[in-house]
Amino acid sequence: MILGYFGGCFIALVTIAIFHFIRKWRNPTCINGRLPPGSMGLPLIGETIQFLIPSKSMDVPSFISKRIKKYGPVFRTSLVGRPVVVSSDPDFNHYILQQEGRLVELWYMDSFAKLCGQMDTAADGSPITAFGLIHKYIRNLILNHFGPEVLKEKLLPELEELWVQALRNWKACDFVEVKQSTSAMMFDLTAKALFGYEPDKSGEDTGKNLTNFVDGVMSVPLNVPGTAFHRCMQGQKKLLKLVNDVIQERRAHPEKHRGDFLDQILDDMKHQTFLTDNSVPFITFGLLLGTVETVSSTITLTIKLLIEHPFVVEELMREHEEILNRRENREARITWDEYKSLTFTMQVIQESLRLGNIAPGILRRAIRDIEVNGYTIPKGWTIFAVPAAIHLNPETYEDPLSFNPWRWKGLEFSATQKNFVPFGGGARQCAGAEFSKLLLALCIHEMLTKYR
Ligand code: HEM
Repeated sequence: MILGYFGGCFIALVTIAIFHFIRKWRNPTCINGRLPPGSMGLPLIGETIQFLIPSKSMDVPSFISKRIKKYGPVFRTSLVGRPVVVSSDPDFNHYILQQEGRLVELWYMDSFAKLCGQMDTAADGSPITAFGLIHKYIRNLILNHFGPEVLKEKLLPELEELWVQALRNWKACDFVEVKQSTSAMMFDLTAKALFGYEPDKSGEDTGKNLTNFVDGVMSVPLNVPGTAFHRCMQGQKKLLKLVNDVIQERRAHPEKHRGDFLDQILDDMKHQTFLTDNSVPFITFGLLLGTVETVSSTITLTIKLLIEHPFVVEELMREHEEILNRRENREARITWDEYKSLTFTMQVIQESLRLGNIAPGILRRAIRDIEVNGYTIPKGWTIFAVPAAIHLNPETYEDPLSFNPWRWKGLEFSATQKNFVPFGGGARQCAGAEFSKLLLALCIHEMLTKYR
């Protein structure tokens, strides 16, 4: 009888606690103001499932567009167990990207950060995160090896040669193949530029390992053979081993100093404590990831758009033909001045970047309470700035889903800064932006001048 009484009380208490938890979850409070409107979804998983439903269209994902319609450009939600404010407000996003270290810090979801080694520790035991020293170091390293000066003085002919070879081996017949071939090409190209990787030496498709990794990152984290997550982990393991092997080989033969990206890291390991045997393969891997998937997706989309818009190809052909006509030797390699004169090609690239929205979101964590449109984003919340909502806003871009490179005619980058953010902005603006644009322009140049 007494047991039954206590059992009943216990069940009642648990039920009250659960209801209390659900009520608190659905109605989070903000001490210093009002939270942006929105819904926190189900307890713990929030609105993650709706968010992850893939979209086959180039339009703003329906998860975002439906909520913008309902709540306005800034709304709250909960994703992978974190409270998040999603913003499609260009002014607010621009402001946030300028506030690195003051109001916000870089933060990618914990699971992704772990997969990329962001949570590693330095030799002295301090955490290596992308927030501190390592950020400045990698940024400078990339600019030293892939920045505008190096592109102009050294990389232009090398990259063109890589495209010549890559396109020769290209047997694409549909867009899945185009994507796979461009990923493989980009992998070989970037891995060669970063650490002198020679594709012939390895019997396996290393680019595929990277694709497996990317495909599995957002999957259910179930490490069981046959699942996307398992393939993702296997891909990551193989790539880390590949980089590790190159590091060991370089250490065994210091006389073969090439002066490339990896050689510089190996030199810097002597005095930078955050560069360890553990962190260096992750850094190299992270760069491969950031480079290969972004550029190959943009190239695939560009080719698709060009096939669908033959009149754009005609205009491009005129521009590239003019360059060949001005040369004494039509077969000569493209020069820096010729590249810089490709105005219509650049418009095509800008338009592809606008429609491609390769970065689905730019993530930051509020390190202070932040005011926006009369609401408050509490300290600790994640901010998810959505480039697609900015790039496809009909108030900024007329007929936003149409591929119209002419819309960029005569527009200075500074005039469109807030409304064109494929490479992010502020202190963390993509360090590979110039490199990517050059790669795209060279791909277009090679295809238009050597192929039909
Ligand atoms: C079409 C190609 C690319 C796109 C669309 C792209 C996009 C982006 C975006 C949106 C960011 C900002 C992320 C943030 O603020 O959280 C970023 C950062 C970065 N990207 Fe790219 N990227 C591309 C290619 C590349 C390439 C080829 C490289 C390397 C050569 C590269 C290296 C970096 C680095 C190092 C950062 C971090 C910069 C920092 O934190 O200071 N990216 N990229």
